[in-house]
Amino acid sequence: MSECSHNCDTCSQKCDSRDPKSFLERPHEMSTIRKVIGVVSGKGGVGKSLVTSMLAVALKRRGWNTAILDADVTGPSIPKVFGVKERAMASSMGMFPVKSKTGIDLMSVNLLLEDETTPVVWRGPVIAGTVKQFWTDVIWDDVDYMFVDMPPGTGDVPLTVFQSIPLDGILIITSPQELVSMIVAKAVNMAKTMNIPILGIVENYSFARCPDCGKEIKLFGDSHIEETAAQFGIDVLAKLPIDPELAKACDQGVIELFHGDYAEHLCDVIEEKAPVTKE
Ligand SMILES: Nc1ncnc2c1ncn2[C@@H]1O[C@H](COP(=O)(O)OP(=O)(O)OP(=O)(O)O)[C@@H](O)[C@H]1O
Repeated sequence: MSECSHNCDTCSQKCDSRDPKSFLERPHEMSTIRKVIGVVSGKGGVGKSLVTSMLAVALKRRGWNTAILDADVTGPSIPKVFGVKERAMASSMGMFPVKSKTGIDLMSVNLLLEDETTPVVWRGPVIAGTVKQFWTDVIWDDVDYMFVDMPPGTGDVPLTVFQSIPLDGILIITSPQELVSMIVAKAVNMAKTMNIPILGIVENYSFARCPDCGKEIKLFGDSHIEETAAQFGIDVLAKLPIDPELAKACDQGVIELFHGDYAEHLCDVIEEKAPVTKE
């Protein structure tokens, strides 16, 4: 249209801006992926990979086939958390995820690099292209729940991931010391723009528990997560403590041996809001 006002509310023309082409990519023709949940955060280091890993482990224990697509290409921590060292294999048909000790399918850039300490110094479009390939070129066999460990923030790469992979819902991970309201607002608006349901918010590092008396200590002061969540009409699904055992399990690559129940309510919500039906 030559006279486009860029305001669809005041225009009745049917054009590309009103009916934008879908950027969604098709998964590999041999893949079966039933539900895809994105795990997002406003910034790095808030525990996004940890929550992603705990969810995959907890739902696997409930009998679901789970997988993790590590879309955090410049800060890939999934292989380390699972203690997986082998390289991903490929054939003329496509790439294959690496299985964790309990059978969780994993794909991450660190499973492709010769040396996991090699930094990924790639431009945004190359990073986004890699994530797309993890979706289109990897053969994900019989996955009930796939978790996408999203790149932090709401920049170019997360936007491409949001657009390319058909997410059934997202979980927003925050920490009490973040500028929570603004960060949640950005994530909520991004999800709304893409029409992706928000399953809820998880606050990590909410408190530490005194090892002697069991008292909860709020290291970062009082949390305002409930007010923020109410403001956007979304639920706070969990408040996770700083747990040295959890940190140790991640550092040692044995997250599958950790037996806390932190992810249980999150699993209930995922099973309810993104139910899997097998043929
Ligand atoms: N609740 C917790 N208790 C103890 N340690 C935690 C907790 N949450 C996260 N950690 C530790 O903090 C570090 C950062 O967590 P994680 O890698 O999950 O963050 P992230 O948001 O995915 O970061 P990035 O986006 O930079 O990859 C990890 O070493 C992890 O083991």
